[in-house]
Amino acid sequence: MKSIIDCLEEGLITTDLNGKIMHYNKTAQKLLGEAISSSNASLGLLLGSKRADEIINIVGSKQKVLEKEMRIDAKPERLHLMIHARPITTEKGVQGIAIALNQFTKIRRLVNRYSSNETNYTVEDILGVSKPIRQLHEKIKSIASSNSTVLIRGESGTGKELVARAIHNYGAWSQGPFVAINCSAIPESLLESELFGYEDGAFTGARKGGKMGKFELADKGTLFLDEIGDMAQFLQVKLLRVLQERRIERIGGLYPIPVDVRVIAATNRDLEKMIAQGEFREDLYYRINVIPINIAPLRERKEDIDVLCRYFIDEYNQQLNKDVKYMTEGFGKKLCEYSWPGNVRELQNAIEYAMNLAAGDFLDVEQLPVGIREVEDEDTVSFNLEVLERRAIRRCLQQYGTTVEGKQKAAEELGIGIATLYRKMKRYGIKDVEA
Ligand SMILES: Nc1ncnc2c1ncn2[C@@H]1O[C@H](COP(=O)(O)OP(=O)(O)OP(=O)(O)O)[C@@H](O)[C@H]1O
Repeated sequence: MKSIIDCLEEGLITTDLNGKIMHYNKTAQKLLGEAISSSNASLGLLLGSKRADEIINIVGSKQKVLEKEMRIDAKPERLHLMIHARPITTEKGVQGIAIALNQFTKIRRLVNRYSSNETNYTVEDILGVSKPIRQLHEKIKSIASSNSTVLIRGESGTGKELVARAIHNYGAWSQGPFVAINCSAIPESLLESELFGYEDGAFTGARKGGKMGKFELADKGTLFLDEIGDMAQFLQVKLLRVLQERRIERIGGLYPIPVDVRVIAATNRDLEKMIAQGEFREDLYYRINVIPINIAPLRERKEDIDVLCRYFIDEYNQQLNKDVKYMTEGFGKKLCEYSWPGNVRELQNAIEYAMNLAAGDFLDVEQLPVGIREVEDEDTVSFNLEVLERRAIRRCLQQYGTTVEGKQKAAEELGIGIATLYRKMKRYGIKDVEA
């Protein structure tokens, strides 16, 4: 029995009713050091008297099990443990206490392995033959092992998250967790506790026992901060401090917790402009922009379209149980003429759409979404002012996108006011989706 218990990865200790150590397995000894084997070893000596009392008090209380997170300055290393303590009961009554010790690093690894349904994207999963993509591959490989902060810039759908995952999986961090958080998708009050966690009773509604934040969850791994441009100013200040000191403080926490995390941030916003307008902190910008990576929009690397299409066709052949083998020349031409404001994500959606409509073993123009199919043929020369105006507006919107910000830029570029742009869009029947 002893050999079996010694094989466990979990530390086990039993004590008498006063907390004196009776038995322990090898893992417990490894965690808590030699002190555990001395003849007067007790919970008080090993964990501190306050924690020992809390555990001993479980006997006589109605509680069946005490579950508690603990940080202990044990030798040889500082420990972060999850402890489960239970009274040992026989027919003669309560005889002692059994305590199980689990290291958080192991728990985190397990959670990460079984909760993530993402495939382990690698550099090879970033498809493309263009020069910008080839350069991107090289850059990822060369920066993957450092712990310097990376800032990935690129329009929506260019693959920023894909690149972040590839960096994580290529480098020294790949054994650790990859934790992603979208700073624009979470209300700012919640984002703070999501990032840094909180202690028991930190605020009304806080979960009993507290909660670990994403920084702690990403310890020894990568934290991906998506849409960092949307982070509230007070959090920007906190983030800067964490990046400088490499320690976090949980909300309501009394002590800092060291974190060893590689941070990769991403945004499609114009941070330089935001700095000029006082919306993004310059100091944080320099701190995160240590390694900048720019992903070119798809319209600037059209030679990638073919490889991407073939890949997506294969994928949807499997998913939709089809057997599409090729794209017609006209289909390929339309894809090249279009300017892909939604980038690779939009291309993927267009192929999914076409694959759903495909009846034979090829994809043709009719199967493309209207907005892409009806891109004006640039070769058709027209001197009609209305045609030219409509074309200019559509081209401009394709360039800048149809977000409010995009429309503002487009209006500026066209030399008209935003209200006029809306009016003209309506007049020419230009809708946001097809712009
Ligand atoms: N070069 C590429 N090769 C293969 N797939 C790609 C490539 N670029 C993007 N994708 C795919 O396009 C989709 C969008 O990518 P991702 O979510 O990484 O973009 P993003 O830039 O983070 O977008 P957003 O800014 O909107 O969050 C994903 O399904 C991704 O796998």
